[in-house]
Amino acid sequence: MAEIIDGKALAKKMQAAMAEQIVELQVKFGRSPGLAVLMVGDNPASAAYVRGKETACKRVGITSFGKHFPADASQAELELVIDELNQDDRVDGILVQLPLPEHLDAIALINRIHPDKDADGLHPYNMGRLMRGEEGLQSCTPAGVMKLLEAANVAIAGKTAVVIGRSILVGKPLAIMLLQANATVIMAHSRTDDLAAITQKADILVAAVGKPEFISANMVKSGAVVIDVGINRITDYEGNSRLVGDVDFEGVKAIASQITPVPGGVGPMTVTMLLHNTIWSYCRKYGITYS
Ligand SMILES: Nc1nc2c(c(=O)[nH]1)N[C@@H](CN(C=O)c1ccc(C(=O)N[C@@H](CCC(=O)O)C(=O)O)cc1)CN2
Repeated sequence: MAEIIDGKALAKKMQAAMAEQIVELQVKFGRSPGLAVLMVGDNPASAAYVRGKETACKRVGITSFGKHFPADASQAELELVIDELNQDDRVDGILVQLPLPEHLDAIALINRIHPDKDADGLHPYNMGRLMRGEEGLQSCTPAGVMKLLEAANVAIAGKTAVVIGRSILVGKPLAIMLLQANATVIMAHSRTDDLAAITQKADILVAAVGKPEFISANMVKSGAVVIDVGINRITDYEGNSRLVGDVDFEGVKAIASQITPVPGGVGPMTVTMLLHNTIWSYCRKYGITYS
């Protein structure tokens, strides 16, 4: 039976340490780190994540400069706000909550954020640095996965890691991070032939597919470490709704060595790494290293 990798507990521990560090930074530099989250429209899941980010900021002492726009906000309006936030010395991190309404160009907005304030680590400059193995702001969910693997003492070097999903938010940056930790990385996706044959090779299996309980026990090697990045809300035949990951947790738990739950696994670490990135940018501004 697999050991549970508890993301909620790790997030709590890391955020407690951040709160203490921010008290010291505030005394030293006379201000707290600041994060601006731009949210467009009323997608209920996005609104909940944004609230979660603001609550976490408050908990650790980061000032929120959140901005909420109507669903019909224009590209030009958002670009103007990003330009202002880029110039605002109180703001160390900026992010655009995804997904955006169809009429908006998310990539253009991300590219507009100053790379030093790119709290999501999605700007091409920071992605390029990651690709080259240079330090910089890193995408929050993959960075959170790496922290979880480290905290769970998972050996990565020399192991076969299979990442299912190729988004810029998770799959691509995570594959690079695992490669830098000396894993042999295989990237699989919706067009991969015989996916089960690939996933069965994984010592470390990361599911970021966006399909509820898609990874079944017969797709997993015995003793594998399984990281579930999926967050899917499903409604059963009685009309009760619940959150599940991309992995059939009960089935896979029986054969994996370690596994992350949903909720309480990767999700809380996404928010924690966002706080980390904001403090990282703040410290960099004052010439100090934050790791
Ligand atoms: N600009 C971004 N947009 C999105 C990102 C992102 O990293 N940057 N990731 C996701 C959403 N997300 C953060 O924005 C996020 C998702 C899930 C969680 C989380 O803590 N989930 C909990 C369960 C929450 C619940 O009950 O609904 C868990 O897994 O335990 C945090 C953040 C897409 N958009």
